[in-house]
Amino acid sequence: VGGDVTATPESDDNEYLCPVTIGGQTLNLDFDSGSSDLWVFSTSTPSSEQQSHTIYNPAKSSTFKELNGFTWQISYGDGSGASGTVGTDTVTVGGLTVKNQAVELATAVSSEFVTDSANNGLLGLAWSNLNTVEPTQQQTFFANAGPQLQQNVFTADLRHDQPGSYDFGFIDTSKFQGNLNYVPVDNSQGFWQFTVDGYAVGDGATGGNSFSAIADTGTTLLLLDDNIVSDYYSQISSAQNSNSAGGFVFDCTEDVPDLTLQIGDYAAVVPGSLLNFSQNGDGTCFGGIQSDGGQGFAILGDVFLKAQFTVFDQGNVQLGFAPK
Ligand SMILES: NCc1ccc(-c2ccco2)nc1
Repeated sequence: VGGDVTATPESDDNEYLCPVTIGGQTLNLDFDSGSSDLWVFSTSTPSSEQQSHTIYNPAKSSTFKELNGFTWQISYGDGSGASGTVGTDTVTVGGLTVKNQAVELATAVSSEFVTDSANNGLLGLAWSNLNTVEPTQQQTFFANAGPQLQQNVFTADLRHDQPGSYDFGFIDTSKFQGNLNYVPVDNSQGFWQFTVDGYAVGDGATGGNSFSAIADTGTTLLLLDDNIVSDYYSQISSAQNSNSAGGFVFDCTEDVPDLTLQIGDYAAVVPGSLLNFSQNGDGTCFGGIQSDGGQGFAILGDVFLKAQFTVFDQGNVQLGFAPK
């Protein structure tokens, strides 16, 4: 048994939304391999915050069960957050069904979510030890689905300005070139965390120290150590760190170099075309590489994941990468 679901990019590839059916009601959710809560806009969300969102109404689901007294509260690296109550329901993603899945109903959401009307909640795909439900931590959709999957994996094929896909339970070899390159994962912090062994800017030599990184489908950009960020932008003559833009920008006419991350024997190339992320509207462009804020590990978000086919292997606690 498996599932295949389309991942549709919002404008500027800011996030990728996938249809999820909960108790017979379909909402577009943001699949996030950097967190472990499945939460939705619902009839419990204040009407002033519901705005034009699609909401889940548990009263209309014949399979919803309240988990009485259970609560959740989450805050994300971008400063957004949400909180609320919890129940269970039947959740289907791309034909794959999990019964009695914990579904977290938002009773409060931060302004970033209120104004992002396409995003009706998140489906967490990190490890269940990051789930925020109290008093009893809940399992993710992927953890619950594991036993029914032919292969205990999900894969991500995110694309620039076009629909991609997530597959659960199988690896579609038509979606990548060559062989998959696997790297061990340390899931002790709940992330898909692994070691990057070095980097190269453009066609320069691979160097630098090894560093820890997480594969995070719920982060838009490629967030790296400040030293690597400075080294990269030293190769773009007009690059500057702009407070008003919120990070490194450069003239849109510039030729933007590739970045290669050495992961074991695999050289993961992120093409310059993906590193010229978006236009600021004043002739400058915003870089796809930005600072990780010194939090001690790099965040390989959608900018990186668009350039790779990625296997999140729950059974063997490893990640697999291949070019597309
Ligand atoms: N990395 C988790 C995550 C995902 C989405 C969002 C978000 C905020 C507003 C719209 O979306 N925030 C954090």
